[in-house]
Amino acid sequence: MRASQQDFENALNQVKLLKKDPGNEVKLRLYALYKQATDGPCNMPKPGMLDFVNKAKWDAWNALGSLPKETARQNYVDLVSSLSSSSEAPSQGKRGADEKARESKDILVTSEDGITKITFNRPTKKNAITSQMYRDIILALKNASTDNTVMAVFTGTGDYYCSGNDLTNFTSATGGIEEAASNGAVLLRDFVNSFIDFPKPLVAVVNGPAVGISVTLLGLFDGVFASDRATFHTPFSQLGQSPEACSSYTFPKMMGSAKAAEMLLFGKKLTAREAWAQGLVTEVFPESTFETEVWTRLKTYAKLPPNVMRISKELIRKHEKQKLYTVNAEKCAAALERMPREEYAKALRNFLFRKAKAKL
Ligand SMILES: CCCC/C=C/CC(=O)SCCNC(=O)CCNC(=O)[C@H](O)C(C)(C)COP(=O)(O)OP(=O)(O)OC[C@H]1O[C@@H](n2cnc3c(N)ncnc32)[C@H](O)[C@@H]1OP(=O)(O)O
Repeated sequence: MRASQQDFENALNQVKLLKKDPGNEVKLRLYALYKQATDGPCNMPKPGMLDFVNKAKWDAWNALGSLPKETARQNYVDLVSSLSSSSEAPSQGKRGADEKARESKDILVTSEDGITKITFNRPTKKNAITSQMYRDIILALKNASTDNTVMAVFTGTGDYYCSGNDLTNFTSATGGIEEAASNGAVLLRDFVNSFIDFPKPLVAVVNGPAVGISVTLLGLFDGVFASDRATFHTPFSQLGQSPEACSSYTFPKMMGSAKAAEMLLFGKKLTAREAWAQGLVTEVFPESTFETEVWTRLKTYAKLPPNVMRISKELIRKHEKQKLYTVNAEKCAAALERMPREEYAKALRNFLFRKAKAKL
């Protein structure tokens, strides 16, 4: 029996409710079948080589050749039906366990000695931040702002503190680069606002190199303790991006415009001592004693009267909160504008294919 228009519309709704991400290949197949079922054979000009998301979508659609619309509709309905049944298959218990693991795998949150410790825990990828990790951090900060801990501390597992935004975050988007840019901009705005709004002392224990957004965010922290092995790198121009997390405001205020430009425009990587000299880092510790010294210090700070620290932080931040929201919103609008650009795609492509190139 042929799938009716109603079956097709039901499948379109069902796909939005899938519990599990079906993966890029399936998403591309769904996209191609949808286009074939609604528009017929591929009639779009082939996107440029650098526009790899749209190129992948075009390839998938074009590969369907002259498949009739009705067959494409049927195949779409069948595919969604198989996905829905496989995503419903596990028992409630199993699904609950998966969700819990997903929440906590790459961002660890623990509470001890009055401190909420939030750890970037993706060492095989140098702790690069995925979209899910941004969401986990927003939630962790929200919880920590009202629980009974006194401060929140960020650190990283392994040799890196964090290598910044996961550069593959938006390469798998099937809705198009504009949609990915728009979702990314909203996520970025909410993520940075959760740092602007955090009401308790916020400290970074920078155990190793820090890149991109993990550096720019530091301008919103109350304390930055760094190992002498740490470095601070914001290669935005190289990536075809503009600086985020209010750093276009906090960095010049902190280090003066010339030094801020050296980092944010020219992408100069600072050593921990250089970052300390610019006021970005509170104190640098030798790697050999870093963990012991810093955590001893933080546990002492966590014994200070919490309400007084909250009130003092409120006084420090209150007059510039509005400014920070505005700068953050401006940056997110700029990100929306920059992401679909050629320079960004080129930088991304260079990163993604650098290992293949090195082997040539
Ligand atoms: C929605 C919010 C948007 C917010 C925007 C924020 C802007 C930024 O944060 S810009 C900064 C983005 N980060 C980078 O440009 C760093 C990219 N990574 C590197 O340059 C290098 O990987 C490194 C210098 C961090 C480490 O180099 P090293 O040679 O020691 O190790 P690798 O073999 O390169 O890395 C190991 C492993 O980790 C993966 N990886 C590292 N960083 C990232 C990243 N940022 N995004 C995605 N993946 C990353 C790397 O690909 C390797 O993975 P494989 O072993 O699977 O190849």
